[in-house]
Amino acid sequence: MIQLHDLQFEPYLSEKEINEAIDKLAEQLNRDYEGDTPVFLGVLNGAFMFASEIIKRFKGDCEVSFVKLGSYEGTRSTGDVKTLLGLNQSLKGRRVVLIEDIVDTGNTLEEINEILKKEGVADYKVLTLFFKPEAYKKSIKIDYKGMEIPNKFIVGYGLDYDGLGRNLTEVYKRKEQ
Ligand SMILES: O=P(O)(O)OC[C@H]1O[C@H](OP(=O)(O)OP(=O)(O)O)[C@H](O)[C@@H]1O
Ligand SMILES: Nc1nc2[nH]cnc2c(=O)[nH]1
Repeated sequence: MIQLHDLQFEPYLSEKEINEAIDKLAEQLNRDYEGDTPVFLGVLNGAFMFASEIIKRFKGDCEVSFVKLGSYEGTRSTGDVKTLLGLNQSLKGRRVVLIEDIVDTGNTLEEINEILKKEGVADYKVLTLFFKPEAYKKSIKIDYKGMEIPNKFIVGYGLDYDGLGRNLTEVYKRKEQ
């Protein structure tokens, strides 16, 4: 059990389980992007750890870029996704792989979708380490999913609770009251 601010969290996914999921995703990406030079576009802050691990496993040429969006306060989505740092390179004609740590309601994804539509990308795919099917309310296709998880608030592996927990190498879920 760990405590972050006022909440307690219990162990949920081990580093081994997470790494196995990332290895599988990397195999698919290496197969699907063989001979291409994709742009990996990470969504800060949460995706920094997953982005690093997946990009290390990519065998071909690639470029790496980041945007920063945020909508969570405490353990809930405000529904208002703010773009805190936008794109700093043109993605026109490029194959883009969006890297998310988690897709929950899909609000963030929808916002990024709008940004990318204006860019004239050749194609783009969505890659996420964690996906909450019960919470997802949008129709945008999630192309690569590491793990489907229940609709519980998790921390670790890049994900935070009010700023804490991003450095944890395992994932914890909020303890039921
Ligand atoms: O599908 P959604 O309900 O939009 O949730 C997913 C988003 O929530 C988290 O970001 P957050 O807004 O917490 O910002 P952070 O990455 O800086 O922690 C996470 O990194 C995703 O980007
Ligand atoms: N830390 C954290 N951030 C999120 N953003 C969307 N869902 C989650 C979650 O379960 N945990």
